[in-house]
Amino acid sequence: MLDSIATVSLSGTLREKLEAIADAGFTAAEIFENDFVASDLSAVDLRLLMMDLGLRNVVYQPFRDFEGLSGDARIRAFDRAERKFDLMQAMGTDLLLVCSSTLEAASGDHARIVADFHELGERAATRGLRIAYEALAWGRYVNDHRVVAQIVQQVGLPSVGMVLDSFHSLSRKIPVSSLENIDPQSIFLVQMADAPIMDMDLLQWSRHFRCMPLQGGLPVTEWVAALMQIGYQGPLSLEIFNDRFRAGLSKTIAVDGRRSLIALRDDASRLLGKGGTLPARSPAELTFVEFSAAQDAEGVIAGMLQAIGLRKVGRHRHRAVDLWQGGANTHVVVNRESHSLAGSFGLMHGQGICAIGVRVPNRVDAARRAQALGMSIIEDPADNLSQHAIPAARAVGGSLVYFLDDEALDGLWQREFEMAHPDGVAKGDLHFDHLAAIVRYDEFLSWVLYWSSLFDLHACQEVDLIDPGGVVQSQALENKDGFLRLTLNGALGARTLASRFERHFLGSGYQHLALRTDDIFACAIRMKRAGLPILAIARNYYDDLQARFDLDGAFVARLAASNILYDRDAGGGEFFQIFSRAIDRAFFFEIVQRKNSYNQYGAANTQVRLTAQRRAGQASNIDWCPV
Ligand SMILES: O=C(O)c1ccc(O)c(O)c1
Ligand SMILES: [Mg+2]
Repeated sequence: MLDSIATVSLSGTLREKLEAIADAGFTAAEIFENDFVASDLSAVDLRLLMMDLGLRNVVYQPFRDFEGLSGDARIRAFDRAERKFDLMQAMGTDLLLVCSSTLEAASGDHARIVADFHELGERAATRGLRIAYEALAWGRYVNDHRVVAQIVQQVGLPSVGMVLDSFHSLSRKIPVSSLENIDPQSIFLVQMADAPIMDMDLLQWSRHFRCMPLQGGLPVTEWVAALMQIGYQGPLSLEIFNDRFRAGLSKTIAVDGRRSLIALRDDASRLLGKGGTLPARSPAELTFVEFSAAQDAEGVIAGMLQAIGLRKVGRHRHRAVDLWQGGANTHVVVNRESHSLAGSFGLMHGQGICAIGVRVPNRVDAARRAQALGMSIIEDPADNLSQHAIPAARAVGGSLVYFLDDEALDGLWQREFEMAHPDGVAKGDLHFDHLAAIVRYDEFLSWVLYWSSLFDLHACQEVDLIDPGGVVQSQALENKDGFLRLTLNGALGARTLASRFERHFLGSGYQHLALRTDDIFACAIRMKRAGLPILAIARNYYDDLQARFDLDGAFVARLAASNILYDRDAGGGEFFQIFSRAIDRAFFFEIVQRKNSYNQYGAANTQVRLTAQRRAGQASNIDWCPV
């Protein structure tokens, strides 16, 4: 299957779009008519440009409102088609996409539609051209690929086939099994698009919310598997109408497109039991986070870690790097070296998380998958803490994800650090719960794709968070054991806490780290004693909480006394959260406790938390000297 993408999916001029498409490794493209009409490239220029870029022009599209007309209108439709045939021959494509008519004035009579395509197919064939008929989900009479398949069969010409577009079929919930009955020779083109599950007008949904496979909720993997099963071997072409993609960087979107197709084909092949073409997605566990702290002369990060209850357990043998532990598998590296990746990261962004370490079954396979998906890999970063080569991939905001397997982890800390405890295991009840990243709004889907193509993560339902300065889109990605949980947050407005973070941090990055305890009340007392600056929560919240969940007054008073936020799910799962104040108005900690399998993130509390952070930010920066 050729990897292709429609020019309508990207921003830029036609030339910019095609250059980005070729750079990302596509071997084919669809030329969307509006892009050509607005371009100063002639059809012949376009042909030469695509030849130079090594791109096959798989289709010129769309040709609208063709079928079911009569009289003059029918004659004009054929004349119009002949003009497009001239153009196609000059630009070097043999395929015209005809999408189903939306005209009320046209007829839906199948015999007439068959006759129209028969005549169009014969005219195209005299020039060596072909016609592919596509059912728009909102087509006036024809809006189902099963009907298109029948019409194409009745036309019975080798020059007339069909376009299958995953969005049009899956948005209408047409069963994937309907592909089983289609002759693969009659499928001239397959267009791929996913979309978030929404209950809205089909045309609006399609024109604004289509997204790439792995970014939405339609069964696109099953769809591609079914096509593989019937032996379809033609182009797989992304056709994504999306407002954010049109505003995004064409280079990024094109790279994402390739990533999405590569992962999709691999997933589909696995679904068929044929094994993958890449190493499988790794189950992943967060094993360490690394702070860039070269600018942290006062030791605020260390002070906060200490107050939360982590212990400094090691000092690097040769570098200004400390190892902290909150529990057996909760390692935090505080890197104070200025001549290091962490140091450069800190110069650019200020203090914050510059790398994370993820435990995978095989670090080489994990890096090979990342590389095959077009991610930037550093084989052995200079800051590497180990004697073994530990590969890392470039991630959010230029931070790194280290891939560690048991071989790389074996004795890692003891070897590199002078440990306070020779066995290296500190007592403690703090575990990594989740990492929250702020990402630019127009890169939000890009990061969803990054994580979900790399690791075995499940994307939860997206939620809108209300910040006093605007709405923040938030998506959690997690694996089933909860060993790696990430939330991605993208703000549309410029006055949210998330956008303030972007300004202070200079771009996307991790905004907070949530640590999990088994006893939030004890932890709260410990943190208070240690003087950790805690985010103050308004009294109204606790009154509402009591009424909402019918809670015991004494219990609510305990929550209020420690500024603990509370949530409960339908199954009786409970969630507790405390937030620290922010360092440099950017990074902060969250301490959580989960009871009875609560597996969300307290979205119901977010407006209260964000408003409290807004108040805190207006009052002052934290004025706190670590103990
Ligand atoms: O939205 C449209 O009009 C449109 C046009 C051409 C296509 O292939 C398509 O899927 C949608
Ligand atoms: Mg289409």
